[in-house]
Amino acid sequence: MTFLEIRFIDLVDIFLVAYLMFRLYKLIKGTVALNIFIGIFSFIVFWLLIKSLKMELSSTILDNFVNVGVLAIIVVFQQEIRRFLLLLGSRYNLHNKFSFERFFEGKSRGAGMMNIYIKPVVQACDYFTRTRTGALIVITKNSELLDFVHTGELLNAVISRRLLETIFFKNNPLHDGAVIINRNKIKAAGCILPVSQNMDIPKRFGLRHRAGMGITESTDAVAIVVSEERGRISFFQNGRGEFNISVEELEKRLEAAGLTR
Ligand SMILES: Nc1ncnc2c1ncn2[C@@H]1O[C@H](COP(=O)(O)OP(=O)(O)OP(=O)(O)O)[C@@H](O)[C@H]1O
Repeated sequence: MTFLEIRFIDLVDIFLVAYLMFRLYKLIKGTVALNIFIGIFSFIVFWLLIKSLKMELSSTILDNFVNVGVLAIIVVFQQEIRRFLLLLGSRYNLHNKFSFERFFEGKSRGAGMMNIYIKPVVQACDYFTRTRTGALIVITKNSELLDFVHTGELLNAVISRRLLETIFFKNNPLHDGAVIINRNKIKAAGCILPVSQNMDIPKRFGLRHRAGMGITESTDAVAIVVSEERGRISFFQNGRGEFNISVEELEKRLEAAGLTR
């Protein structure tokens, strides 16, 4: 008789759980959800310990907590679960991965490159920094962000520097909210984005920056924010932000993100 028999599938199992825990940790790192997660984890360890010591009374009480625990976790982590599923859906969007359009684009320009005219975007951001015009521009990659597009005004317009400048002009009714660029079109303006709960964002940044970070936490899009107060550019990708970058750096970041032509 062997004491511990480890099959290949057990190793796969352990690896899978470790990977999911790692992804979960990355998703909730820097948010209050991490503290709740640590609390739940400690509770489970404590519960297992009590069970293994066969402490009947404590174990009966804790068993009742655990029985309703799954429901409680769904309620407490409602936002995180939603973000996690959104992330899975947008990262592995089958429609986009196998569309004919992408197939032919891939052949003509090399894999990973998106059909986005970044020059007018960069030029408009340059103008925004000089004139201290607040702006929030989201550029989609695989996921088209239709849920968010529909919260604003549908434009479907060719990307142009002057159009972007007009949209974010202070007296324009569309200047509030985000512009979403999808492929080579300004898809919509005045869009409402999810606001990040990340506590790592410096306090001086407000909702515009949090919205820029928020959309990149749950999708594969990138976001550019120009601050109205300071005229500084920030760039967000995968839920991480780089603050106060130059126009040249912005162009490089967009190219590195595969958004070039
Ligand atoms: N959830 C959101 N989705 C899209 N846009 C938003 C959202 N929340 C705020 N905004 C935009 O941000 C503007 C307010 O920005 P706020 O002053 O809080 O941002 P900030 O990060 O401090 O940037 P700034 O330096 O430009 O003031 C709003 O007028 C609106 O246009």
